[in-house]
Amino acid sequence: MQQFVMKCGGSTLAALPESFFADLRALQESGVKPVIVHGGGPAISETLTKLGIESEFVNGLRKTSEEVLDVVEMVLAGRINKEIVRKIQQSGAKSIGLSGVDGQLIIAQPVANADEIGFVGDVTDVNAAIIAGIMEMGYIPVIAPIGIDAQGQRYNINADTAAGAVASHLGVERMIVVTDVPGILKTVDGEKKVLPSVTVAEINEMIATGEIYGGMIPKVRAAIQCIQGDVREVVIVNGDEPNVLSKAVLEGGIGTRIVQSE
Ligand SMILES: Nc1ncnc2c1ncn2[C@@H]1O[C@H](COP(=O)(O)OP(=O)(O)O)[C@@H](O)[C@H]1O
Ligand SMILES: CC(=O)N[C@@H](CCC(=O)OP(=O)(O)O)C(=O)O
Repeated sequence: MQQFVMKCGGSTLAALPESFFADLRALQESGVKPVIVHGGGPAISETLTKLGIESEFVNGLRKTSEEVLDVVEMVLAGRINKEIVRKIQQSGAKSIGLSGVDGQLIIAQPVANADEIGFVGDVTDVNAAIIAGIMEMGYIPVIAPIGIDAQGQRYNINADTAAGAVASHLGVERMIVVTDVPGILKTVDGEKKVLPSVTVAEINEMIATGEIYGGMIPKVRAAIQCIQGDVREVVIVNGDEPNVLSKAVLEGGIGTRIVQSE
């Protein structure tokens, strides 16, 4: 049984075509078991602006006060999570949406610089049995990246980080990161090209030179962490490309692959 974790970024969610969900359904029907972890950064920012609440990013992570946390949970676990569940159901597949708070699915602890950025969490544990149970019933789990600790405190978790942790804890073969670029881009002879695969050393060099920046940094960091465990490969792809999921899962040759040893 092949399982994969798919991370859908907020950059691309609204634009994902119906065919993307049809492809997901076809994959599930063929016996593959998908788990979805989603983001929604742009929608959170939009709602915060509407409400007149200021927020800023520190090294790619949103500074999260109690007030911001309410909005993060409302947008991610409410609006975005249910939007994805509805789209999957419209495609004819079955889906259950939940956040990391439900059933204590994602256990988190404050990040090291919590003094500076507030209620932002790192994942310490994932209740894999809940995800397995949902999949056994034939449903595709859709997870919003909110974590909880033993005291009941909620945390805002970067969606790439949460997806990587879920992939690691489930021990899936593959994590697919769906975003708004066709992979990791590198300028070669003045032309931007998608790298078919990258090593950890190349990634570190590209971060150092600034060729990998912003929202790509948490993706590659999560990828590096995953592939140090049981996850065989992480593939970064664009959600716009036709049949991108089945290509990434069954065929290969699409996007950028980050693999265990190369
Ligand atoms: N080397 C790179 N190749 C491709 N994209 C990159 C690279 N470095 C930084 N990026 C940026 O990362 C973005 C994807 O991250 P982000 O906007 O956070 O997406 P998401 O919402 O899907 O998580 C791209 O749109 C691009 O601007
Ligand atoms: C701590 C932190 O930064 N959390 C993110 C969670 C959403 C996210 O990561 O969404 P994307 O995948 O669309 O970027 C945030 O508040 O925006």
